[in-house]
Amino acid sequence: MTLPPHVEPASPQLPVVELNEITRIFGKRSILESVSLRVEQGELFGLLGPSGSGKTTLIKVITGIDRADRGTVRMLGTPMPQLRMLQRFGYMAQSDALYSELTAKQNLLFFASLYGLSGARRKKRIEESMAVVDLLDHLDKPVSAYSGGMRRRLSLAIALLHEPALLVLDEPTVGIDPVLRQSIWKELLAMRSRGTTIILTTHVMDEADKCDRLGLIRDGRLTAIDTPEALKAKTGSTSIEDAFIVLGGGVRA
Ligand SMILES: Nc1ncnc2c1ncn2[C@@H]1O[C@H](COP(=O)(O)OP(=O)(O)OP(=O)(O)O)[C@@H](O)[C@H]1O
Repeated sequence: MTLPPHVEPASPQLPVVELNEITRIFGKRSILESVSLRVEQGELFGLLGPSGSGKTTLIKVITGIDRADRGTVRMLGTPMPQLRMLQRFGYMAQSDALYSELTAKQNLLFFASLYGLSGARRKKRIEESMAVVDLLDHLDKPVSAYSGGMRRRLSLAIALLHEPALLVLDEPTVGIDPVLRQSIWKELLAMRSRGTTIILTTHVMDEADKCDRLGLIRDGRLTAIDTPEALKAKTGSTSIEDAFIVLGGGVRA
């Protein structure tokens, strides 16, 4: 596969993300328990699980925002957390990390400088990323005047800004209307076909169906990892929702 110049090929033997026996403890509770996972280059990997099952915690450990109590995390072969890896991945958190008093454009310029973007490429990428989320007409508006959905879209544009090798998205389409959700998914799938690796969490079952593989997480454990088709076949289900209930229910019982 020929990759565009911005997508850095991981060496064939190296996964983009490799988690080995990750445990995260808050207080006396194991929020993540012995989680191991490999995500390969160009994969669209979905994390599914009930509220409070540990998805966001896992994503924070992958990106180095949080630290595991036990186990190791590697991103593109580098042990995490590692400050210099900030430029290699894009992260969209569940709660938006935006400067409300600044305009969208000023927010984008701030993140562009963190990512080392400047000049013509910066201008082009700001326009392209804002076009994906349909916010080009709102570049000069202060974020304080944005709706909740617009903030989500701006957060996504920021995650895409530097065309990272890895995108990590925590519920990227919550609060986004169905038409725009479709066009965002079209863009995510296009990025994947250009070699970008994407890890996302979702509660939306038709989004889960679009993933190459899914990890089902329950009470901090990855209870199943497979393609949507294989998960359905294994559980004799016709939908991911049913497969998820069968697998999740089995664990809780
Ligand atoms: N900093 C923290 N201190 C203590 N407990 C925490 C902390 N962060 C998360 N938790 C707990 O860890 C558990 C998992 O939380 P997490 O946010 O990872 O779940 P989630 O699967 O992303 O949920 P949701 O789908 O609702 O976003 C929850 O019980 C939560 O209360």
